[in-house]
Amino acid sequence: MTSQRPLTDTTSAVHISSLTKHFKKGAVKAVNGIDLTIQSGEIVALLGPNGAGKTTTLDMVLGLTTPTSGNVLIGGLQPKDAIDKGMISAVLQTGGLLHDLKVGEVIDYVASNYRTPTLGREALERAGIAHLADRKISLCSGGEQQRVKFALSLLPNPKMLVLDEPTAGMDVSARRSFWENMQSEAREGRTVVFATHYLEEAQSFAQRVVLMSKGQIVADGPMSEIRHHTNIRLVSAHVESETAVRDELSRTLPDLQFTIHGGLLEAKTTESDNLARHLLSLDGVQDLEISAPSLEEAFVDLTEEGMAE
Ligand SMILES: Nc1ncnc2c1ncn2[C@@H]1O[C@H](COP(=O)(O)OP(=O)(O)OP(=O)(O)O)[C@@H](O)[C@H]1O
Repeated sequence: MTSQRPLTDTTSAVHISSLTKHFKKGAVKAVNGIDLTIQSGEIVALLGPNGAGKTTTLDMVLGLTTPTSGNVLIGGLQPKDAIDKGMISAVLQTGGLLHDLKVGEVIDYVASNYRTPTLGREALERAGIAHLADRKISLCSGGEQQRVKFALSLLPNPKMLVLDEPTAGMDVSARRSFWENMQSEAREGRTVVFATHYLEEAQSFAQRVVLMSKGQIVADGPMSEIRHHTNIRLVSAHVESETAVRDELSRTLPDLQFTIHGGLLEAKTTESDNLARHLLSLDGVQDLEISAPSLEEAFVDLTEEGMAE
């Protein structure tokens, strides 16, 4: 691929400061005071449950929504100016395609609007949909249409790609091949910021994960730290003799954090198999259960343990 512009230029960083977006006269605090700096070339996943504020944040990064307060700068520029210069482009959840046209026609039409376009057909190849060039958009599946949007987003040769749940509607293999294409783009030095609910997607692709919950950033760190927290399991069991089990666990597993109330033992551990084996070897331990915490519970752990900056 020939790049029309050096992709390693440091001006592609995102700077977000004290950013808020409130709706309904402040009743809905969709984004509630976030600070975030993304350096050029980083691959960052914005992870969080429904309603966490991911889309609203990305909308402000893209200049689609005006902040209630605070600032977003893209390479030192206001988002709209950065978009005008082709520095940033997006694959969004919403936004229609022209359904009566063929994929190749849409790409060629949009490509003709750029002064220094990456060739439209090359964008189709990079998005893995060269074979769909002659198919009408209306006949493409949801996942294929997402790829058309991805191809369109490559046309200005942006330094930064913003993707809002780009693999929504794709099956597992389409999802995997989508991320392989995206990885090639990242290797070119592009900054990639994507929102997802899927922990696995963040784990396999992002170097850095920003966890959002209720309009705030609750944790921000490398994937390895997040992975540790998602390995935590909740172990519970009914115990006949609270004192005997408490003494035994304190002696044999001194680092284990657990509670026993009303005959119910609850513990959080990354060594759940080991703990389960141990508990089942004791007298009067029944109904043992091991469960993985939900993403929300993992968030709470992360916040409580002060991983957030
Ligand atoms: N235009 C709007 N008017 C009122 N409330 C809104 C508006 N846009 C978003 N919200 C609310 O703001 C909150 C954050 O929404 P947002 O779409 O940013 O979350 P999200 O993390 O992207 O969620 P999802 O993963 O479901 O897409 C939600 O409670 C949502 O209902």
